[in-house]
Formats: sequence, C-alpha cells, structure tokens
Amino acid sequence: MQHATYGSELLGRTLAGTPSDETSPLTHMAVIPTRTAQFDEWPEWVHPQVREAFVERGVRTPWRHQIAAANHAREGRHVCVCTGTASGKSLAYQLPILTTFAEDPNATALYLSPTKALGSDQLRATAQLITGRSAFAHLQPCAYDGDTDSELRQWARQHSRWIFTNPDMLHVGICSSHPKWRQFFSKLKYIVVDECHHYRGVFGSHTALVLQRTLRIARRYGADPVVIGASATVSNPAQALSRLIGEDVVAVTDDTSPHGERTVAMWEPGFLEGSGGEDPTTGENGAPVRRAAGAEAARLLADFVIEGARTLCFVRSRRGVEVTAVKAKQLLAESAPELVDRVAAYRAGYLADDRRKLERALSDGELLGVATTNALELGVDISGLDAVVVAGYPGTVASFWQQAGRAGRRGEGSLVVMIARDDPLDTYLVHHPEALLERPVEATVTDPTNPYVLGPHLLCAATEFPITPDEAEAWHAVGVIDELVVDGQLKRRKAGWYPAPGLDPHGDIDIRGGIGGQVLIVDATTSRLLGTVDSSRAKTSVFPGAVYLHQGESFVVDELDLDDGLALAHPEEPDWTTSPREVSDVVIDRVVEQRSFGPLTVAFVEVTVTSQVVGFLRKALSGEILDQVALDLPEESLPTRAVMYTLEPDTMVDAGITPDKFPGALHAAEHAAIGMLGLVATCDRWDIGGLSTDVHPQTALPTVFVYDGFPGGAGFAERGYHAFADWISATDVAVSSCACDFGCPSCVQSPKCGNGNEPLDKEHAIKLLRLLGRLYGS
Ligand SMILES: Nc1ncnc2c1ncn2[C@@H]1O[C@H](COP(=O)(O)OP(=O)(O)OP(=O)(O)O)[C@@H](O)[C@H]1O
Repeated sequence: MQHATYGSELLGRTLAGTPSDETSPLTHMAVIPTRTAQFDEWPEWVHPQVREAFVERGVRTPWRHQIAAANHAREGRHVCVCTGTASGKSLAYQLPILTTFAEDPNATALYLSPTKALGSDQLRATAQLITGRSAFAHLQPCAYDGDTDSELRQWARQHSRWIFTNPDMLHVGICSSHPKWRQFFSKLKYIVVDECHHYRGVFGSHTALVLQRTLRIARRYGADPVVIGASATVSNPAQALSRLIGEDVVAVTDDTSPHGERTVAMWEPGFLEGSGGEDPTTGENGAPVRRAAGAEAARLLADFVIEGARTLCFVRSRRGVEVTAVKAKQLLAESAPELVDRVAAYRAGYLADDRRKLERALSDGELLGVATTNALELGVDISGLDAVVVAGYPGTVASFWQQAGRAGRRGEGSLVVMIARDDPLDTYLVHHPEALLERPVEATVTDPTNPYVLGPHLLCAATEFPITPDEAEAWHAVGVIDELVVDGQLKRRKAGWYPAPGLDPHGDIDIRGGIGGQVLIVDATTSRLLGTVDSSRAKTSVFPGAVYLHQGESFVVDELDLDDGLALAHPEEPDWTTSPREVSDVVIDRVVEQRSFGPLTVAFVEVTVTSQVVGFLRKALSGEILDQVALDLPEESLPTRAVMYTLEPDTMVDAGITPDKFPGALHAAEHAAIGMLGLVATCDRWDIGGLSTDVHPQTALPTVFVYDGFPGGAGFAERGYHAFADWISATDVAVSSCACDFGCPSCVQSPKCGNGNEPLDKEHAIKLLRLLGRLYGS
C-alpha cells in the first residue's frame, strides 16, 4: 500500500543524479491535494433492481454529483456531467436509463462514443450490471458499429433497446434508414454522448449535425429524448453539449469523488551534446537539438518500474510507443533484467481481448509499465496507477488531464510527469505550468455552419424528412439551401425543401475524414489496405518517398495517384523520417470581420490557399537533416478561413525591424503563432497552415495569415481572431523565453515548414510580436 506523499517521493528519487541548477530537467512541480468524497442518498425514483445492481458491484452510496446529474436527466433536462476521470460518470446516466427501462418495457436508448473500443467497454460494463436481473430481461443491449455483421444488425434493430454506437454509424447506418428504426426512434428516451470533448473541429461539426438530425427524426416519430453528455475534461460543458445538439443544456461540474494526492512535474529534456561534448548535434540551419521526449520517457519508465510503480507512459506516435518500450526494456536489461518482461507496448488496433488482458495485467501487477498512444486515453478501466508519464503535450489541456487522471488510487499518492518535446507549445507549457495546470480546458471549437459540412448534411436531412423553413432558420442554412436548390439537389415546395429524385447523399459524408474524397494506402507487396487519408492531406502525408507508419509497422510510399485515390507503399524501416516542402499562395476572397489599431489591422477572412508540394526533407531520427528530395506533384487549392494581420512598414522600422529583416521576422512570428494557436483553440499545428509575406499583392503590406487546413474552415482561425491578444502575447513569451540563440524547434522552427525553415529571424520576430501586443487594443 502506497501512502499520501508517494508521488513527491518517487519524483525525488528519480531526480537523484540529475543537475539541480538551472539545467535541471525539472522546471516545475505542483501538488494537487487529496479530495475526500461527498455522498448522497439513492433517490426515491431509482428502481430497486437498479440500486441492487450497483450495491452488488460495490457502489454502496452514490456521490453527490452522480445524483445531481441523474436527477436532471430524470426530470427531462439535457445535462452534461463534467467531472474527473474515474469519477463514476457512467452511473450518472445508467441510473435514469436503467430505471426507465425497468418501468417501461418498450423504452429505448442510444449510447454514442467517439471510438468503437470505448463503446464496447461501456456495453460490457452495462451487460455485467444487468445480467440475471428480471427487470432487464428484454433489454438486450447491443453494439451497432462497423464491426457488427449484417445478421446481428437486423437482430439489433428488432430486439435491442439500448444501442451502443458511434456518430459515423448513427449517420450512415441508423439515420439513413430511419423507417426501419421507426419502433426504436418512437420510444427513444435517452441519448448518451460520452467523452463529448472529442467532438471538435470538423469531426465535431459533423457530429453536431448528426445529433441534431437524430433528435429531429425521434421527434417526428413522437419521442422527445433527453441527452446526457459526459466528459472528464470539457470547457463550459453546458455550452459544449448545447452546440452539439442545438438545444439548452444544464451542467454538473462539482466533482465529489475522492482522490489521493497527485504530484505533477514538468520536465524539459536537455540539449543533445555531440560525441566530444563541445560539438553539439544540430538540426535544421544549425539549430540545437534537445534529447527526444521519447528517450527521456523510456528512462523515466524504466526508473519507475525499478521503483515498483505501476506506470502508464503516453507517447504521441505509434512508432514512438514501440521505441519507448524497447528502450525502457534495454535500460532494464542492464540494471534489472528480471523486470524486462514486465514492460509492454500498447497502441490502437489491438482487439478488445488484448485490452482486457492488458487491463488485468496492469491491475494485478503482472505488468508494471506500459507505453501507449492515446488509444488508452479513453474509457479503459485503468485507473489507480502510481505514475503517468506524458511524453509530449497531447495537444489539448483536456487530453492532458484525461491521461494524467489515470494516476492515483483513492487515498494514495501518485505522480504525473509531463515531458516537453522540441516544440514551442511544449516549451512554453513546461516554463509556464499555470497555462496547463491552472487553465480551464479549452473551448471545443466546432462550426456546424461551415457550408462544406452543412451542405451535405442538409441533403441527408432532406432525404430523411423534408426540411421546414423553421429548421432552415435554426440551422443557419438558408443561404446554403438556396445554393443547393440552384444546383438542382433540393427542390422547393410549399411545405419546405425536398430532395431531388434519386439523391442518395449519406455515403458521401466521411464524419472523421473532413471533407472530400479519401486516398487508400495499400501495401503493394501484399495488396493489403493499410489505411486511408483525406485527399486534401494526401500530398503532404503520402507523397512518393514518404515514410508512412501503420500500427507500428513502417512503409515507404512508392507512388501517389490522386486521380484514382491510391497510394502504393512497400514495407521498409529506414533510419529517417520525411517532411514535405511546399510552396503556397493565399488570395483573400472576403473580409468577414476586421479591427484596425492605427498601423495594425487584424482580420478574419475567407481565403483560397493554393499550394504545391515540391519536395521533402529526410531527417535522421536524432533530428539531423540528411538531404532534400525534389517532387513533381500537382497544385491544389483550398477555400478556407484565416486570421490575418497587416502592419505598416514604417511602424515596423520604428520598432527596430529594418526592411531586410521583414521576411525572417514575419516568418518566424508566423511559425511560433501557429505552434501556439492550440493554447486558445482545440487544434494542433497539423490542423492549420500559415503564410507570411513582406508585401501581399492584395494588401500591399507586410501580411501574415494563419488558416484552417480544412475546406470551409474548422473554427480554429476564428478563435485566433477573437483571442488575438492572448494568443500573440503567449507566442511572444514562448519565443523570448526559449534558451536557444537563433531559433530552434522549441520556438520558431516548424516541423512542417514548406520553405525548410528559411528565412527565420528570432530576434526580430520578438520585436514584431511585442509591437503587435502594444498596438492591439490601443
Ligand atoms: N459512488 C461510488 N462509490 C464507489 N465507487 C464508485 C462509485 N461510482 C462509481 N464507482 C466506481 O468508480 C469506477 C469508475 O467509474 P466510471 O468508469 O463510471 O468513471 P468515469 O467517470 O466514467 O471514468 P472515465 O473518465 O474513465 O470515463 C468504477 O469502477 C465504478 O464502479
């Protein structure tokens, strides 16, 4: 049994032998104190068999927040429960749903999760809860997703009263054939939207429209379902769920479950030294390179395992997971060979059975350390670990807490270590821990009015039931509908809008992939389908020569055929990674909104970005550049939205930036700002792009654009526009506090720069960012 201060002690032992001066990897430590439980009574309305089921599973008394949320749902209010990981959110929705099932033998419910794996976990938990109880004999909870075979699907439609599915299947397999689901829809009492913080960006916008279509169908069949949202980490939960369903929502946020003391450490790996010590290893343009977060994570994982701490180590990439586990095993082989077999790797693509085995192995102590991708972030009943290592900021505060939340048994201490990667946002966070530890999780950005998302859903909605004028109004869809009418896809009649004959739009929407077609990635040696990639991203991710990773296996792409939507690859494990080089242009199509402050103008604009991948860089795994390879791929254009600023050249000169420094200053400031946009919007740098120029043909001024990498936009640039002051001042702090001399990946270099990170001028970028901060709002 560990004790309350276990986390801090484990950290202390791990730090032994590292420098204690300013080169110490520990940049900050925080202690989150123990919280004791607050209980409530079982409400009168809870069916005795439901209560019995919980008591038998060890839940003798519910926590207060569970009852608060359950009461709202029972009383017919849409509710979003946002309390920590493992705070018993499932009980909050199971209570009202199971009670309703026990009272009404025809009632039905839907459970939605962003991943199939989480859906099957929840289904299993529900099945265990009700097995052998007469009140639920006819419930037949059932999964209905891409893996369900057609016989079972038919059975589920007819017999199951609780369907566990995901937004993709709800869209393509349920809403599209609603007449077959008539009985189910007409009795639909509850819809659970689990892990609702996952529905962000384009995926979130699609899911919002799927949910709104689902509610609409249920109402047409006479039902009026209550929606229960759940998430450990969503900002403004009432608003987040309300955006998804388009209706009012109440929130329950006061977590009354108990947890032990949690120590959170921020960790920054030191710079790599060359073999002689005085010849440091360098990356692009001679920049210093830090020790990789994965290597540092492997060392901590091995250390913690030696200490006997049950540890989960989150690594961003699948390959990183394998490398971290292998390295940790190598370290253990040297110092504690008996522990080598108690470390394992885990990543997406594993089957439910493997997950179960892993959960069991971790909880009974057979395994002590597991390196994983975020596949284990959601809904796996692994909590109560002694330590969690987060190797690289997972992109959102929400994910960070989701991962960190796996540490800590009730009443006992635990340790969370967040290791910074060589990246401006990671660097900023380990030096400004308040921006991670004290900041509310970021607003989930969705934009269901994006015409590229809305248009196809309107077609689906119209084939489900004709769209009424009130609905068109509520979806902010009048303009888009008019265009669909002009296109001949919708017909206007008296009662509303009808689909053109023969229209079959459901299959054209890919809820996850964004917008447009898909490119299939195939192993040409075996004809095996490895995966798919959105066609708009194919040329930057599966260009000829690209190293492509699939579930830990490495492939090199030989051929990309954009017309046929096919990328052919062969298995190969080279000692380098590849990153595309791209040239692009931005044309401003329309200014949506703008603000001017003397010589500074900041605007939210609609743009068309034209880009062409012209080659790629090969980088050694240490970060060193090996060479550049030229490519000949077609030009592409992306209509999207951007936040943009322009500055008068004279003002820049007055601020100490001479015209010869404009390109490097603007380019470096743009890169750093892209890296930091994730601080104000739920996105990472791969969701957005940028362009800077010392004279833009339309503005005739030095201009910087940061745009959404999705047709029609995804809402990220818009957040940047509205949170411009916070975003730019954090960017300024990130760049100026970075310890490098001339710019490195931790501040102004970008791993996806189309120009090989040239020119970049860190010193003048800081002057530029200061100037923006001074002018903005003045
Ligand atoms: N009132 C309670 N008293 C004691 N244990 C409880 C109580 N409520 C739930 N639990 C237990 O806590 C554990 C976590 O519950 P659950 O999986 O519902 O949490 P969660 O908030 O949904 O977690 P996650 O954030 O991982 O989705 C389960 O093992 C559950 O049985």
